[in-house]
Amino acid sequence: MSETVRVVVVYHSGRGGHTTKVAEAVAAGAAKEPGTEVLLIRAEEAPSRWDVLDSADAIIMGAPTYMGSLSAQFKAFMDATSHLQYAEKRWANKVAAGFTNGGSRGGDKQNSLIQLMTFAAQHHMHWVNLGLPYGNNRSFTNEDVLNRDAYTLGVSAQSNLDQSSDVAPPPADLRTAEFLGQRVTNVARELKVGRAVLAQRK
Ligand SMILES: Cc1cc2nc3c(=O)[nH]c(=O)nc-3n(C[C@H](O)[C@H](O)[C@H](O)COP(=O)(O)O)c2cc1C
Repeated sequence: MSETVRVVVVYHSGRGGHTTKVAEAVAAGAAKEPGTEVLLIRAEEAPSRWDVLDSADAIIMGAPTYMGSLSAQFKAFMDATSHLQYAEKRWANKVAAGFTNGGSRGGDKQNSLIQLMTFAAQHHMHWVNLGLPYGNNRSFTNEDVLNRDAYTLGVSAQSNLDQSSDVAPPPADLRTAEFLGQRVTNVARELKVGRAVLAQRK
């Protein structure tokens, strides 16, 4: 059975463009899986692209952490979904996952991931976590490992404040983002194929 899976990555990134790099890596990970359509949408454009989001099998969301929570621009996107998407439960049973990016290792980024997960639950979506062990927590490990900032709810990338998006976040975080994109796509495919099989049995 061949099912095309549609993955939409909706994100905000400020002038630095660091979170754009994370979003692109998530999309690249999703695109590694054959039979996948992947689209990147900026949060600011989303209200004119509801049709694309409404037709997605999986929506992966992300934004920089600003002042301990998701950026205001991403929050504006979240609030804009209350009119139709939330009221009509248009995204119910879609797959959801998330990422954030901040200047610090901790930086209260967990709060942003919890915000995204709560938002997905409000829409009755199925949240997919990162699915990786904590990275860089042994004397023999180093910075160049998956999940180096050690989060579980989603990707938490870290971009040094004095570095441009040419080098930050580092490759380890972009590989972690790719991992999430691929993982979410696989879950979305399992659900889609499974639902098709169950529908045939009715
Ligand atoms: C207004 C503002 C608030 C910020 N607050 C945090 C924060 O709470 N935690 C953190 O880790 N980084 C914080 N940062 C750093 C950004 O998250 C970081 O520079 C990130 O790479 C920006 O991504 P962008 O280039 O996609 O906008 C803040 C930056 C700004 C501009």
